[in-house]
This record gives sequence, structure tokens and C-alpha cells, in this order.
Amino acid sequence: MPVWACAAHAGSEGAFVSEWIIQTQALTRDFGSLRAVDHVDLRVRAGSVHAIIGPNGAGKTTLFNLISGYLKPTAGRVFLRDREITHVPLHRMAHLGIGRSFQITNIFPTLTVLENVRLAAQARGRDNLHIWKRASQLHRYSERAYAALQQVGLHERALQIAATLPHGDKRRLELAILLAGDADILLLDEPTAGMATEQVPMLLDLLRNIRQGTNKTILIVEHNMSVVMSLAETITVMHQGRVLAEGSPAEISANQAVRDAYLGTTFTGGRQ
Ligand SMILES: Nc1ncnc2c1ncn2[C@@H]1O[C@H](COP(=O)(O)OP(=O)(O)OP(=O)(O)O)[C@@H](O)[C@H]1O
Repeated sequence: MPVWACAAHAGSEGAFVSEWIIQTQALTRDFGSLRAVDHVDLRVRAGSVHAIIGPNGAGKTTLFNLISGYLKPTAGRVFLRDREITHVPLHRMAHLGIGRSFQITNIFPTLTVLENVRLAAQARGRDNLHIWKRASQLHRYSERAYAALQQVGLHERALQIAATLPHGDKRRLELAILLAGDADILLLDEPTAGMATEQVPMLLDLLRNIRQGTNKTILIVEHNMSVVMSLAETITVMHQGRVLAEGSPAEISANQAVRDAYLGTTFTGGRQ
């Protein structure tokens, strides 16, 4: 158990519930002689929207890959609530409730929109290999998939081949895939990347609805500062593999070290 797990409170039934859903302890990852993530201690509050920002090459995606199990650390540890998950294999992560989106859309292009989402629902289901349950299960998974498509406003395109969706709709499909997987924690890697400017407010609304309508935790890497500043409750700023600053959007906007780290790049503190 991490040393900071004492930051816990009594839950409704008297059980002690950690306030932090994800914690990392001195998390470090080297690529050869390059230290991409350097002794990062991150704490993500359950049910919050927490953004990771930083200039290009700061180590944000690598940190995401370490938390979600796509990469193993050179050193350090990752905890999900009070359970260490540092060495949990990747295929077990979805069952633990950690869902991850990618910068490059990660869908099966030749399947329909609904089939893509249903596969995610099945992958989370523990009994998906029980052949004799298949017909009724498939129906249940289809219903869950359709509900996720409704949540992101893509249900009218359920039978469309995924490859034919416009880019913005593919990003929505990725979100539906995460929602159907019923993950408690959504790790979103640049969800607005490649999106037309006029589609960004739609995505923002969508994420706000997910945040308000569920108790999911959203951990987001995003370059669009307007999105970060209007969505996140907590922002962690990375620079050269390390945590440079952490705080509320107002604190981060006013932080001179953050402004210096972004010097010559695009940090605007949301005032674009
Ligand atoms: N598989 C890899 N092999 C070697 N070096 C890598 C690998 N992945 C990332 N790096 C390096 O690690 C550093 C951090 O990269 P990372 O992609 O985590 O940064 P980032 O903050 O997500 O950047 P961006 O905002 O540009 O996506 C960079 O110098 C990058 O070149």
C-alpha cells in the first residue's frame, strides 16, 4: 500500500475508501539513455477530471502508457486505489476498470460503429468465452453498446462502417468504446487532436456530461488549453519528464515556471 494511502476517509458503509484512485510513486521510464519520465509522483482524485499538460516531449504519453500498462517502468510503482498494479499485464487492465484512448484512432475500420462498441462491451464482460451463453449475452452487449452510442450522440450511425466516419465522429466512437467497456477511469490522450475547431465544443459538452452523469474519473492529456482550463479540476504540468507544477486551472495559469517552460511554444493559460 502506498505511504500516502492514509489520505482516506470512511465510505458510506464504514469501509475506508482512498481519496486517490490512481497514484504513482517515483515512476520512471528510460528509453536507452533518455529519461522520458523521471520520478513522477502523481495522485488522481477519484471522480475528478485531471489534466496532464506540458510541452512536446515532456513525457505525458509515456506517463499515460505507464499508468495504463502499455509500458512497464524502469523504476517506481503504480497504484489503483490501494492496490499495486505496476506489474499487472496489459490484458488485465480493462478488467480493473482502466480504459485508454489513443492519439491515433484505435478502431476496427471494416466493422460497423455498433460492432466496434459491442466488442469493447464483450471484452470487459468476464463471461465472454462461455459459448452457451452467447445469444443472450450478445443481446445484452448490443444494448450496452447502443446505450454508449446514444451517450455520445452516434446512435444514428450505428450501422455505418467505422472507416467511413468523419474524424470527429471517430473520436466520439473511441469515447463510446471506452464507455461501453464500463471503465471507472478514462485515460484520454489528446481527444481533440485532429478535430475541426467547430467540433471541439461538442466534445467538451460530451466530456462534461460524462463527468456529471457518472462517477468516472477522467485523466486527460491535451494540448488545447481552452479545453484543459474549462474541464480540469486539477492540472499537472510536466517538463522534461518531471512534474513542474500542479494545481487548479487558475493556479497553473498564474504560475511563472509553467509560463517559462512553455516559452516559445503555445501555452496561453486558456486565453487563446
Ligand atoms: N518508444 C520510445 N522509444 C524511444 N524514445 C521514446 C519512445 N517514446 C517516447 N520517447 C521519447 O520520450 C520523450 C517523451 O515522449 P512522450 O511522447 O512521452 O512526450 P509527450 O509529452 O507525450 O509529447 P507530445 O506532446 O509531443 O506527444 C521524447 O523525447 C520521446 O522522443
